[in-house]
Amino acid sequence: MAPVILVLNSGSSSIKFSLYDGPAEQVTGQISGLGAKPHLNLEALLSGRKIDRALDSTDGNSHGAALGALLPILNEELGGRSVAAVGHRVVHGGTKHDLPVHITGAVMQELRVLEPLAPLHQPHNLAGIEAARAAFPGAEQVACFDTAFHRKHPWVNDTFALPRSFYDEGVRRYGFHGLSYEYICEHLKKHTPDAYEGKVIVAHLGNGASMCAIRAGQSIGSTMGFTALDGLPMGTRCGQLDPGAILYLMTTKGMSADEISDLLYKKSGLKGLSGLSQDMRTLSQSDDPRAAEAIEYYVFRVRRELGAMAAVLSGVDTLVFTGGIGENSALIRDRVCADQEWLGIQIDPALNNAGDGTISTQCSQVAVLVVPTNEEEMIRRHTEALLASHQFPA
Ligand SMILES: Nc1ncnc2c1ncn2[C@@H]1O[C@H](COP(=O)(O)OP(=O)(O)O)[C@@H](O)[C@H]1O
Ligand SMILES: CC(=O)OP(=O)(O)O
Ligand SMILES: [Mg+2]
Repeated sequence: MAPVILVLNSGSSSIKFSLYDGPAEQVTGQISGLGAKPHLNLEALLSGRKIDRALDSTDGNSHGAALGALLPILNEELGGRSVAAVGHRVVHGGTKHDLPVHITGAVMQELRVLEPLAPLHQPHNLAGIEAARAAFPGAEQVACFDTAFHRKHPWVNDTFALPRSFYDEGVRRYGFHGLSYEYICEHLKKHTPDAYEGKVIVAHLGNGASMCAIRAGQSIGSTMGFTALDGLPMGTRCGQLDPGAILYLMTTKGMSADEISDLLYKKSGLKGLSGLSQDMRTLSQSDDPRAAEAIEYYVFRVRRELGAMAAVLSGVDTLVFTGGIGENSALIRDRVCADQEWLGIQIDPALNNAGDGTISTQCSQVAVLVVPTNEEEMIRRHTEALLASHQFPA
């Protein structure tokens, strides 16, 4: 019998979940707006049950409380079947983890040490593991890392120009969104194997955002670094910043580490620049000039990194847009791809508006694609493979 696998993807403000019977997805959904306007969406494909409702402030005020409300609902959908394993997205795996692992007490301790390197994600990822362990005590718990996909990228993209001892102690450019990149690579391998073998740039533009230069499924370069703050501007995160600005905040403005962390992770990016919202939908619909400027900066940075990733690969054959913004915003795709004929990129406005599959013109040298990512499915595949390999203590 195929194993029943639950996947939890605890993000900065959301928990995405899927329950699988073998490869078949049975229940899927997400709790969004945690800490602000918590909302539960759930669709059970077999029973036909659908939930689309606001969560009260008790259930929606933390990731742990929201999971507490969700897990009994999932238990009802299980109808007495037991969960063989729970697969978790864990954003930071540090220097050690280049593959998914069975979560032991020792692994939990290692992952806790990494919490300061991913404050918007890692504590919630670990809270999800603890909640799942309590709800499904008989299930194996598996961690799948966002950093793992990048662990073999070249040393030049792995290091900062600091004294080497810092690299040795783990101050490195890890890169994130690896489960999303891996899913896109598997998609290309299956549907367009030539594209998979070629020079691929993936733009994962969601609430968090990064870009990755990939060759035959191997990460060559990425815009995120030691933490998920680096690279592109995001919903509330600043993206690339001169480290001198942080010294200024500390020395001249006397800001504490906590205050700086709060500023860079929660008050910057689209939200900070616009003073309005972190949500690209809201900004796209606004006629406030600050919204237009925030979008202009966002597009400028994506274009700049597109050039950088192309230089890393010495060219580009395929450009893939994914993530909430990459999949849904024809406006951002259009502005990123405008006047990029020098790179061989030309998109078709009608195909771009449809936003499904290929959006480049027939004469574009670069194939430009929109591919919806599926981190949950990638975690399911890893968890099932680990279960099948019996790499669990008896
Ligand atoms: N139609 C759309 N137009 C522009 N942006 C969109 C649209 N739909 C979703 N988004 C953006 O996608 C973001 C969420 O992306 P997602 O990849 O789900 O984020 P994450 O997984 O990082 O929480 C939202 O913040 C929103 O700005
Ligand atoms: C690593 C990261 O930024 O993840 P997310 O986009 O889910 O916030
Ligand atoms: Mg995400």
